[in-house]
Amino acid sequence: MTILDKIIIDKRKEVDLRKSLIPIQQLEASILFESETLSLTQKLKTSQSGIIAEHKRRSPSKSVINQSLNVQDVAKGYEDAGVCGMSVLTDGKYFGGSLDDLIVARASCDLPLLRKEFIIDEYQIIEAKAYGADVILLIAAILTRDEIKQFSELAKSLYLDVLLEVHNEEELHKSIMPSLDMLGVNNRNLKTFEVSLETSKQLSEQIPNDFVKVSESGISAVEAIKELRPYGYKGFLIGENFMKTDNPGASAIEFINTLGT
Ligand SMILES: O=P(O)(O)OC[C@@H](O)[C@@H](O)c1c[nH]c2ccccc12
Repeated sequence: MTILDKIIIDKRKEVDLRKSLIPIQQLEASILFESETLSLTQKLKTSQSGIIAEHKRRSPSKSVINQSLNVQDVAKGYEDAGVCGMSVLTDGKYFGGSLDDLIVARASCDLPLLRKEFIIDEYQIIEAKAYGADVILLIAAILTRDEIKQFSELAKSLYLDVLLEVHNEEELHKSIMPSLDMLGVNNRNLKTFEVSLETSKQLSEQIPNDFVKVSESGISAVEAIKELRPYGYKGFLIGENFMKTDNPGASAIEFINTLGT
């Protein structure tokens, strides 16, 4: 069994429990559920840097990254650095995150926020909206084409942007549909944790131009971004490189300055 299989087994139990504790109607009645969302897709189209900065305390591949920061400081720091959006891990068991992190991020900055989660149920999309997200992640490796369609259409009906993540050609081809906004290529194989920027390069030309292309994971130097831009990438999702420092915001500023325009 891969780590991804384990995560999904645990996630199913967690979602069933959450559903029994907080009914959908209650989520839909929350103030944030009615708020306007911000479009990360639009921002990436016109942005200079394209950086999406992530809040990630730990991960199955790296164990602890940073457990001593508070989300408010990280969110404000990223916003001051001028990133395009913030990704907030909400999985607790494997990444040390929570929906509270999302709500704190929402209260602390005006960046488009991505709920970084293993979404396997419509309930989690309603939750994302109710806790202040603007964007959801859908992972092709764990969903069927029908689920991707159903989930992305629900997200669009709630004015959420959709980032669909793929790792290989097969996942890409099964996923292409008009209800997606951004296509993310994960440079990290979620089953083996191997990281290679070549994955983004190889898949780029098969991604239709109607989607904003995002390269995810393993980006630790501005050179990587300079290498990936000619392949059409407009968004770059960076977690560990910022989170492993004492001041992720300052680290993001330095990164963006080094990148230039
Ligand atoms: O910390 P990194 O290597 O910069 O990676 C960030 C982000 O891409 C990674 O956290 C991620 C990409 N897709 C995911 C799916 C689930 C959990 C986490 C992820």
